[in-house]
Amino acid sequence: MTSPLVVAIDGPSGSGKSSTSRGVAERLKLAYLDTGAMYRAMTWALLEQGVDLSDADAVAVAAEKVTLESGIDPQDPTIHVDGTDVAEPIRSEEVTGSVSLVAAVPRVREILVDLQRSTIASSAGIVVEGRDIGSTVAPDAPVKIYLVADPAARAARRAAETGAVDATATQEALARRDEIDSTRATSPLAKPDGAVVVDSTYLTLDEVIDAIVSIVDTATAG
Ligand SMILES: Nc1ncnc2c1ncn2[C@@H]1O[C@H](COP(=O)(O)OP(=O)(O)OP(=O)(O)O)[C@@H](O)[C@H]1O
Ligand SMILES: Nc1ccn([C@H]2C[C@H](O)[C@@H](COP(=O)(O)O)O2)c(=O)n1
Repeated sequence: MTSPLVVAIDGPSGSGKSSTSRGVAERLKLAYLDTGAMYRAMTWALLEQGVDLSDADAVAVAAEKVTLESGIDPQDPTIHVDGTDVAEPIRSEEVTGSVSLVAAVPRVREILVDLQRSTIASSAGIVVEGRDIGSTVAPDAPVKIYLVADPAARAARRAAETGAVDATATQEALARRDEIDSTRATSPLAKPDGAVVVDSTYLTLDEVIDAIVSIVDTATAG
C-alpha cells in the first residue's frame, strides 16, 4: 500500500503559502491544512480566557484544555475552537500581534504538532502549510517547498489585502514576526532539508501554483 501524498509548504509571513497551498490542493484534488490558523486559534482561545501570554507556564497549562478542529477542504477551510467558528477573529490585529509568543511555547507546539500529524495520517493526501512542516511535522514528506518573496513584495501584497495605507508599517510588522518565528528555540522557521525554494516575488499566483504542481508531478512520477 502506498502512503498518502504529503506536500509540505513552509516560508515566512506573507510569502503566499495559504493562497498557493489552497490552489495546489484544489488542482491535485488533495486536502489542505493551514497550521498557522491553528496557532492563531490557540492564541484567540487564550486571549478569550484572559491568560497572560507572556507567562509560558500559564500558556502551556491553559493550552491543554483547548479543543481545535480544522476543516481540510481547500475550497472551504474551517477552524473551530470548542465548537465556535473563529475563522474571522483569528485574523484580528490582536491575534496577529500575539501569535508568535504563543507559538514559541514548546508545549503548545507539541499539542498542535500531534493534532497536525493525526490530520495528515487520516487524510488521503494533503497539502500542509506553515513554518515547520518539512522540518518537524512531516520530515518524510516526498515534496517540500520553501516559498519566499522579497519583504517589500510581501508587505505590498498584505497591505493590498488588508487595506493598510502604511506599507512600511506592514513590512516592519512582517519582519518582527519573521524574526521571532526564526529565532525561537523550538522548530524555528528555516528552509527544511531537501526543500525546493520557490521565489514568488515576480510570479503571479497562478504561476506559483503551476511551478509547485510541476514539482509535485516530477517528484511523484514513475
Ligand atoms: N504570487 C502572488 N502574486 C501576487 N499576490 C500574491 C501571490 N501569492 C499570494 N498573494 C497575495 O499575497 C497575500 C498574502 O498571501 P498569503 O496569505 O497566501 O500568504 P501567507 O504566506 O499564507 O501569509 P501568512 O504566513 O501571514 O499567513 C494575499 O493577499 C494573496 O492573495
Ligand atoms: N507551522 C507553524 C505555523 C504557524 N506558526 C506561527 C508563526 C506565525 O507567526 C503564526 C501565524 O501563522 P500564519 O497564519 O501567519 O501563517 O503561527 C508556527 O510557528 N508554525
